[in-house]
Amino acid sequence: MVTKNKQYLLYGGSGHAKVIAECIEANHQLVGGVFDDNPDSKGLKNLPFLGEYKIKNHNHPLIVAIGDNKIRKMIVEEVKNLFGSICHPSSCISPTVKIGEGTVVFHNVILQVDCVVGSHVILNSGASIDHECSLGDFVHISPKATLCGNVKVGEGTQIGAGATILPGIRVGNWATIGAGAVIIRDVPDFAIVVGNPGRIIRYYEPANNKFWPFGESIRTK
Ligand SMILES: CC(=O)SCCNC(=O)CCNC(=O)[C@H](O)C(C)(C)COP(=O)(O)OP(=O)(O)OC[C@H]1O[C@@H](n2cnc3c(N)ncnc32)[C@H](O)[C@@H]1OP(=O)(O)O
Repeated sequence: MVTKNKQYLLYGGSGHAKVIAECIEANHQLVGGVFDDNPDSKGLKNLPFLGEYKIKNHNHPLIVAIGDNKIRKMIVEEVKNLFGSICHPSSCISPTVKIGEGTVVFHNVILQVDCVVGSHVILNSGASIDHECSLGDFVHISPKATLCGNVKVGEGTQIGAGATILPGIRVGNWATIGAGAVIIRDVPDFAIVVGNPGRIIRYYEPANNKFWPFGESIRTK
């Protein structure tokens, strides 16, 4: 019997795309090609380079392989394609977990019981997401970050490498948690938080490319 491999397309030819390509291959599936709008890009070694993305109905699932949450969202909103998701076989995922389209789960990720993961999320190498966490669309959990039980992370938020979020914490939309931070209180939308215990250093609203300092109300912006 001939087994037909599923083919994926990637949008973006960066280091992040290389890891996704490895996840696809580790599942014994194929990367059919790599799109990249950057005119200087040559795509990824040993994979077919398809150049600039052309909007048409491609028959294979696409993964937007771009680490920046805002850019990934902009591209997803423009592209009319079936989206694929992929989990590296070394990841440990409870059968109760729900994972949205376009989401990638890298090497050694732990996803515990009853987690809900949105669409186009990145769960980077070695991230640990414990029971009943809920992650919005376009979230990025960076390498080795730890989410304790029942944590909620809003759309577009990045949790930095090695950060720890204590149980039951709510992190808002489009927030940034610095590498190594320890988050002991809820975090509002757009906040940039660093340190142990985590403190807000400023706010950044990516949709409007707007920064403002800690202490000024979001409502005055
Ligand atoms: C496979 C991969 O690579 S996935 C990618 C993973 N990436 C990450 O984890 C990166 C996470 N990003 C960070 O930690 C960044 O430092 C950010 C987003 C928190 C802050 O970045 P910026 O807004 O550029 O802040 P900036 O560098 O100007 O620093 C502002 C202040 O915060 C401090 N600071 C910045 N980052 C941190 C941090 N992680 N922990 C503690 N303090 C920090 C700086 O020392 C500085 O303090 P000062 O004002 O007293 O001098």
